[in-house]
Amino acid sequence: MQDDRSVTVLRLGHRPGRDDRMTTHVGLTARALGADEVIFPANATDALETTRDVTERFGGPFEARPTDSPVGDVRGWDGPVVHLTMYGEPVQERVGTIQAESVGQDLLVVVGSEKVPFDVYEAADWNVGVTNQPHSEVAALAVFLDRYFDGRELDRTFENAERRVVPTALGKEVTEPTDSEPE
Ligand SMILES: C[S@@+](CC[C@H](N)C(=O)[O-])C[C@H]1O[C@@H](n2cnc3c(N)ncnc32)[C@H](O)[C@@H]1O
Repeated sequence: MQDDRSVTVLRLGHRPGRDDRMTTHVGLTARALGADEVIFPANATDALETTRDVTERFGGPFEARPTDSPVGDVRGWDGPVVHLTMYGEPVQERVGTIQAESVGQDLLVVVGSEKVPFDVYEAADWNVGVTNQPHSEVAALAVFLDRYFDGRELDRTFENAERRVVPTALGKEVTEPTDSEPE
């Protein structure tokens, strides 16, 4: 986001067909809620294309890129790593430490799909649960990012958008920003 923190979200594992929608939603949620980048497994081609397309139309900056080695990326990440898992420590107890220890660094937030290899639990600096109940990588990511940014991501503005939604109490209003209009 536009402060001293850089956040990359990594989607670990992708089953084409079955996970298409969920992997896409990981990318869109990362973008909308303040992350700077999402990394998808190389076989998540639909999610990559959709996330880039949404960024093109609704603005950025936001990067989406593929990787051939998601677990290798976690192990080799140059910065702190959070792995979101229902088995982890409560987000409400760990987020303060994560905020403090990631200032000025590139934080990697890892979410899984099917069973996550134990290597990832070991490579992470923090294994964090958003409750210890099973639910969804998209829900876990959204709550984590909102806690991490203390809600500031809700006021984020996007640059170079082809279209912008105007909040309305009823109906749908979309504008095309002009050069003179601040983004
Ligand atoms: C369908 S779950 C897979 C759960 C799987 N049993 C495992 O190995 O963690 C997919 C992903 O959602 C996220 N997730 C689900 N529930 C969570 C929770 N309570 N807290 C944090 N993340 C969660 C995790 O990132 C998990 O890898």
